Amino acid sequence: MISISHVSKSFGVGSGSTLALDDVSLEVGRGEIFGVVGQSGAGKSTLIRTVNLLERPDVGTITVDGRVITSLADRDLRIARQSIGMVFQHFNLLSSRTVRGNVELALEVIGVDGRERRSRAGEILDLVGLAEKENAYPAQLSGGQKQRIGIARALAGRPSVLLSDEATSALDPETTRSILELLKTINRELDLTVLLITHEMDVVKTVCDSAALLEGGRVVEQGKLVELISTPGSRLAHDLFPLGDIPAGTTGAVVDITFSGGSADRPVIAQLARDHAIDVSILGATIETIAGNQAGRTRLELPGSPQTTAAAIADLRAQGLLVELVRDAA
Ligand SMILES: Nc1ncnc2c1ncn2[C@@H]1O[C@H](COP(=O)(O)OP(=O)(O)OP(=O)(O)O)[C@@H](O)[C@H]1O
Repeated sequence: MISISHVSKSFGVGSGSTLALDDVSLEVGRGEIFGVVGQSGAGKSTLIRTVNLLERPDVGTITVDGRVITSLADRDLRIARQSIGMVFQHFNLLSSRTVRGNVELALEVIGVDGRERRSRAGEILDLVGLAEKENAYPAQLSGGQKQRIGIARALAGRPSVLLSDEATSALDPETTRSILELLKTINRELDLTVLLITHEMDVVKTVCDSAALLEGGRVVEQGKLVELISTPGSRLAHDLFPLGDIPAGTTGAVVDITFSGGSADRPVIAQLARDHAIDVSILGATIETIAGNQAGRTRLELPGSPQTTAAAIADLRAQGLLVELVRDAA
């Protein structure tokens, strides 16, 4: 649905220039919620803004719903942008217009006539749960309600793609959850493809099907979450299941086991201790619902000889579990 191919973008010229995006390629499937994560300055905002050409890439192509956005002339680009809605961190609402007025404005801009505007704005406000606030002004609303208008406005042109630029970063955790829930609902009900950027792994965990990690303007990893969590060495998977540091005084080998799908229900650790006669210690554990599936990661200390550890790891792997040796015995 969105294809970003070998896109680079720099700001400034000469020795003072910054390469914000460096040969970025990403594929976002139709109907997916795709999250781009990365630290401050990684290039997330620049990347999302290239999708509707708020930033024009220096090189590379961007295709949205079969249309090569990067080669459209201005008039065609204006039309193409109607199918790409965008939600911003700081809402960007017009304070002089009511809730309804803000949504209708987005329809006015794309030439929808008065009657149709009223009926469509009503429908969208219903969808985002703000129908009873239609005559309120932005200043009278909470952050979460303001973001609901931001989302309603982005949906006005009946887009097939929604871009979300840190939509929940200015919100408290509970409001964040309700906005993420709303994103999921519109993704499902309107068959909307969502590309979001965030610096919060929780956002990815809660709503995304796929994710990419951006670092210094480059994509260092991308894929479906269900696949990433069973990919050895995946940094995104590690960030999805943070296990913290190895406790001081740990002397045995340390392994991380990732459980997903059916393996989450098996008594793996008890069996390991029994079959290999080792006193397994659990150093950390986390269970998450990722892309709708329960998955978890457990960090174990395996005391004993290197041979016992190797046999235990081989046994776990033979059961189809992802096992990573974090540290050999001290
Ligand atoms: N308009 C601009 N002019 C000059 N440099 C820019 C501009 N926009 C972005 N940059 C630079 O490009 C790099 C990537 O910035 P970008 O805002 O895309 O990162 P980000 O991952 O979104 O960061 P944050 O999470 O802090 O918003 C940074 O080094 C930034 O300073």
